[in-house]
Amino acid sequence: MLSPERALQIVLDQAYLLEPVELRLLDSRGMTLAEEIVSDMDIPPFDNSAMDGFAIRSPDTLGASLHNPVRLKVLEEDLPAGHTTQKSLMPGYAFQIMTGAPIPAGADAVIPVEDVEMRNEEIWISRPYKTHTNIRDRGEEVWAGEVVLTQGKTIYPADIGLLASLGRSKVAVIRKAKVAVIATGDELIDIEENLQPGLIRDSNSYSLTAQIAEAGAIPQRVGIVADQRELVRQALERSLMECDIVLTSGGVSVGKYDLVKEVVEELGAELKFWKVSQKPGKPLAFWTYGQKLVFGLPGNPVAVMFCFERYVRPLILKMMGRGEIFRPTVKAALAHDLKIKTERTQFMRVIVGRKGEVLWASSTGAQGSGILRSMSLANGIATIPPQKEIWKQGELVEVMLIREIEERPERLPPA
Ligand SMILES: Nc1nc2c(c(=O)[nH]1)N[C@H]1C(S)=C(S)[C@@H](COP(=O)(O)OP(=O)(O)OC[C@H]3O[C@@H](n4cnc5c(N)ncnc54)[C@H](O)[C@@H]3O)O[C@H]1N2
Ligand code: MOO
Repeated sequence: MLSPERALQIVLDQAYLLEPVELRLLDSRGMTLAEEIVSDMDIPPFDNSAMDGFAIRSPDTLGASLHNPVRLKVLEEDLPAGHTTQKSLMPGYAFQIMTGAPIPAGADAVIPVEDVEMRNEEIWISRPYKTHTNIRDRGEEVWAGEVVLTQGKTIYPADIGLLASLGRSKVAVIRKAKVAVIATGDELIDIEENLQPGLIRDSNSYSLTAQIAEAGAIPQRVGIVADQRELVRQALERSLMECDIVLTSGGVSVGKYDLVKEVVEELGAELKFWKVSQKPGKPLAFWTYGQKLVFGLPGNPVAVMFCFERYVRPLILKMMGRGEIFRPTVKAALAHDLKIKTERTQFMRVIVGRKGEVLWASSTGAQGSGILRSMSLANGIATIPPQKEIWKQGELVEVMLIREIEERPERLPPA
């Protein structure tokens, strides 16, 4: 059976970069920049004051001391931010100036208001100031002609701010992937319907929709489709037309009503693999249909979410041009002994916490592929390779972090 590593490679080999679109600045957050941003101006655009205080000529303060303060006459006109003056500063005078206001001609330093004594229309200065004190230079942040953001960068809030200061109301980004979610199964009802004997609520299309949105893509929740060939085919055909990636949940195992495989292949999709040597998620299937990509996710609620994390999420991020497509991983010590079946790689839901210098990983409890709580409690998924059956407390395992590390030791199960 295919190893999880090989399966991931096959999936990622099918990734292609989605096209760029032009979006309004605020809509670009979290997306990949599809152009190089070159500044057409200096930032700041003019020399300005870093403090509320007095713009002065530094040579005027030479020799100033507590016992022999220099006295400068404060001009009547003051300089708030947003205001420019035609006057230039003459020796012996000072302009009152606010943070961000342009430095007037003649001035070369700003003394903060709290460092001078005000007496009538004068300021008394009790020490010398060097030229350039408290002045922010034109272009000290960005020069005209400089590359400010490189193509391929993920756009974070600071980048949005930079783009705004450059006057960019629109920006070219790689568009978001559209991902359809089809939940198959005769046993499924939607949240608000009444439970009847033998039925369960569809949770997979909800958890998957949330995972797609969390990855920054656009979910299209088709909803529940009964185990009937024609209905499954219609839902697939429509989703393949409208979306880049189609996820089905359920119906990919070997049950009598597991139709998904057959129907996808009848449509003409090419099977890339079926079955991966992993628990959860063994019957995972992956097809290509032209440029469209289709995953048959196994219906068990943990299997569905795990397969998304491990295979679909990196694919989506790669197609959206993201540089970092994988979750961070850490090495953590097992907080307890472990006995596994060795035929498949086990992906164990864990809580990773820091105790002193050491990261510990503790199982979130019963690990059945249908036990969604084991996922809800987890901040990580540990890879337990199938080489051996018995694992001892303290042995190191690799953990993919899906949430922050637990830093409150009292929240951790006892080791
Ligand atoms: N004879 C065998 N039986 C099974 C095998 C096997 O190798 N031989 N594999 C098992 C494994 S492992 C898994 S995983 C499941 C996956 O099967 P399917 O993808 O066909 O999924 P279903 O049978 O449709 O459902 C499995 C399970 O999950 C529940 N489910 C399905 N959809 C939803 C949903 N939208 N929301 C919540 N829960 C859902 C469903 O009721 C079943 O309990 O097959 C094993 N069987
Ligand atoms: O692969 Mo299944 O998810 O073991 O239950």
